[in-house]
Amino acid sequence: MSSLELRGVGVRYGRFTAVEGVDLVVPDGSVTGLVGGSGSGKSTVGKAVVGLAPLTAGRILVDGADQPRRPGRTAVQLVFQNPYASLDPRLSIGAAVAEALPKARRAERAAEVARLLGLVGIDPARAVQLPEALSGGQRQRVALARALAARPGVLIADEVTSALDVSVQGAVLNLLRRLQRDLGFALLFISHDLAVVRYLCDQIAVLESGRLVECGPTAEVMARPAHETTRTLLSCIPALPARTAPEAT
Ligand SMILES: Nc1ncnc2c1ncn2[C@@H]1O[C@H](COP(=O)(O)OP(=O)(O)OP(=O)(O)O)[C@@H](O)[C@H]1O
Repeated sequence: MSSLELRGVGVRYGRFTAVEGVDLVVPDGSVTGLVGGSGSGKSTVGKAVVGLAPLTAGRILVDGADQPRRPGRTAVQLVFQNPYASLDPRLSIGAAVAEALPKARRAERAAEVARLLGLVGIDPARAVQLPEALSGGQRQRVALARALAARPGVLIADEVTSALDVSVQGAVLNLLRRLQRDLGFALLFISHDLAVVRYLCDQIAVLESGRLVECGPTAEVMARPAHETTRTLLSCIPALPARTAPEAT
């Protein structure tokens, strides 16, 4: 599929520098966890990649080519934290997914919508329903289906389970992991939760005050964290569980 590369990425909001000098590669078909404390710039990095935050320095490349600087149907798709906000309440879930399909596929729209809903574990017969008829976890599945409609080579998942009930978080994470493995997209998984990142990611990158302070293979970073910020984040995991799935429902 695709690789994502950030070279010297910087984002400023007016005079405030939110992100500075970030170099990061998410290799083809792999999962990178981007972690850091609140306000460290995680979401800003994700938004900069899809053109929703101003790239004031550096380059963003997908498969070695510069990304177009406008949001939309690009090779990179972003799924946000809050499925309540990311779906239009007036649009049926089928229409929401159809809207995200590339133009060339419009003729087969209904079949493709049904396929995508099935892929994320939503009964295609529910395509006519409004988001309000769905639970938070189901809405997040629809948001995923919408992102996958564009057949992205790279997916950015920004705290995709944080707004969900704990009881469904594991199921959504398992779904994301299965989709990543089956479809092979590169995944930048943004989270403040190292326990979850450990379960899902091949590589971990740690942000602090907009700068990348550590990056390496998950097992290495977990076993021998080199930076104080990483150690602090690790200390927030109550008791490090074995590398097993968070509880799935
Ligand atoms: N549109 C904006 N205008 C001005 N400052 C912003 C804007 N968006 C984010 N910031 C600031 O940039 C910094 C990084 O924010 P960001 O949301 O990227 O952090 P984060 O690591 O994702 O935090 P959290 O985990 O709390 O979501 C913060 O200080 C935030 O206040």
